[in-house]
Amino acid sequence: MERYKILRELGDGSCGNVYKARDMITYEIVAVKKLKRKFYFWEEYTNLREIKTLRKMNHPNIIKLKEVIRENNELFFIFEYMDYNLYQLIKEREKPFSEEEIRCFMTQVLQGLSHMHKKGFFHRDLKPENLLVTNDVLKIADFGLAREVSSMPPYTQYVSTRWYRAPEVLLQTPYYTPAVDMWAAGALLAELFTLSPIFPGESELDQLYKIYCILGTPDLTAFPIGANKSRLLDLVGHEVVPPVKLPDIIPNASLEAIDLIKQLLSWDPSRRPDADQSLQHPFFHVDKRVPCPLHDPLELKLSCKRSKTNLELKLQDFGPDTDDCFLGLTLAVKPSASNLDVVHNASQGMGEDLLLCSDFNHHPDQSIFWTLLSPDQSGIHTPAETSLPLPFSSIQQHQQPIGVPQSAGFSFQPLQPNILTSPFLALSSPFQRRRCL
Ligand SMILES: Nc1ncnc2c1ncn2[C@@H]1O[C@H](COP(=O)(O)OP(=O)(O)OP(=O)(O)O)[C@@H](O)[C@H]1O
Repeated sequence: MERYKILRELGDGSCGNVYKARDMITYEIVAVKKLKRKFYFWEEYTNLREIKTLRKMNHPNIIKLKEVIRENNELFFIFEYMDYNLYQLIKEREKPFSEEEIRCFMTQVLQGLSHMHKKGFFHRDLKPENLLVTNDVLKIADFGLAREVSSMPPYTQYVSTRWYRAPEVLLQTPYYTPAVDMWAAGALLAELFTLSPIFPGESELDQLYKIYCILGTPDLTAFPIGANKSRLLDLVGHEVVPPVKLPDIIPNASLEAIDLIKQLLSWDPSRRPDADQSLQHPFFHVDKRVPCPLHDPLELKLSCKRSKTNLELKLQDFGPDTDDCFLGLTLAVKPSASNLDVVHNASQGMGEDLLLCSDFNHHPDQSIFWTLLSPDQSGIHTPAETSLPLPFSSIQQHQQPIGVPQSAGFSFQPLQPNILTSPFLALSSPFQRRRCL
């Protein structure tokens, strides 16, 4: 261990103390976890869950175990170092995270979970303290309780920190599944909005009660695990309690976020989406949404097929005035798309949709958010002769009312009053205002 110079303690967990240290050979900063118990035999630690699990994991959202050292019957794990855990970030936070930040955290949690579950493991102790963050990167850590999916139940009851514990674990079912991690992800998603735990139970029973107060009486026919559980029946009795309205307790969450939280926090584990399904949820696909009423999706598809809209981007000519640089782009749409519903799939392989709102010229003030593919992504190329920088990046967010999807975007405004009478749509953005020097 003389290779590692301990700098300071980072955490004192139930299994070990974690230290920040410097690798004196590479000068890299690492985290050293010194396990509290002693290890006298080789097999004792090769069988450790944390080692068995992490050895099989190789994913950017799962903490990397670099080395295991046994010295004087003591065991040290050498991990890549991360600056914070999510609990610290939540605790120190003075204003709520933006939905974009939450999306960024949750995407990584779910990608890590997806990898782990596919590799045949579930974590069982997902909580903010075990999610480590450096800059924008999040990694799942602490696999001390991880379990192989294929391992044989019954599983131990005392699993996972209470606040993030799934009802089937609280109900002491021996047959829980990776869906326990999805429950924890739902509790985490809610907490990222409110900055406090959604179910802060003070005992196991109180934990179940707190869940019951928010989710209401479970439908026992749809929740067979709970049906024969006297613990739950004792708690819920015969009175049917309706669920609270989640937007009332998570007012800063969009409708999409609320829906995902609801799904993840299903009493019935089989109704929770898995990590991949969660990543497909509209909460993670803001760019594809348009905050104005659209027609039936089927109709959209059909209208898309009917009129093959041709979309091209042109750069306008600019005068000598610096303000002429303000407006960068004009969308030219063929008259066949007079009733603009959908411009689908500017680039087939991209999987991106460009959605335009019909009748937008009847609502000239309405902001329409949409994705603008960069020219090389979309296959749409700017004329080679232009020297105007295309300000695709650094687009500010409008302040969004709750429930309205956020998206990096542009607002539609008529470039010239008459331009809308021609089949041209002007795409402008005050964010694009640049000085031409
Ligand atoms: N790789 C790392 N980089 C930076 N800090 C870390 C790292 N690993 C762990 N920590 C810090 O140490 C704390 C405890 O680590 P860990 O959860 O692995 O230990 P534990 O003994 O298993 O804890 P628990 O009581 O939660 O089971 C974490 O919450 C985190 O703050």
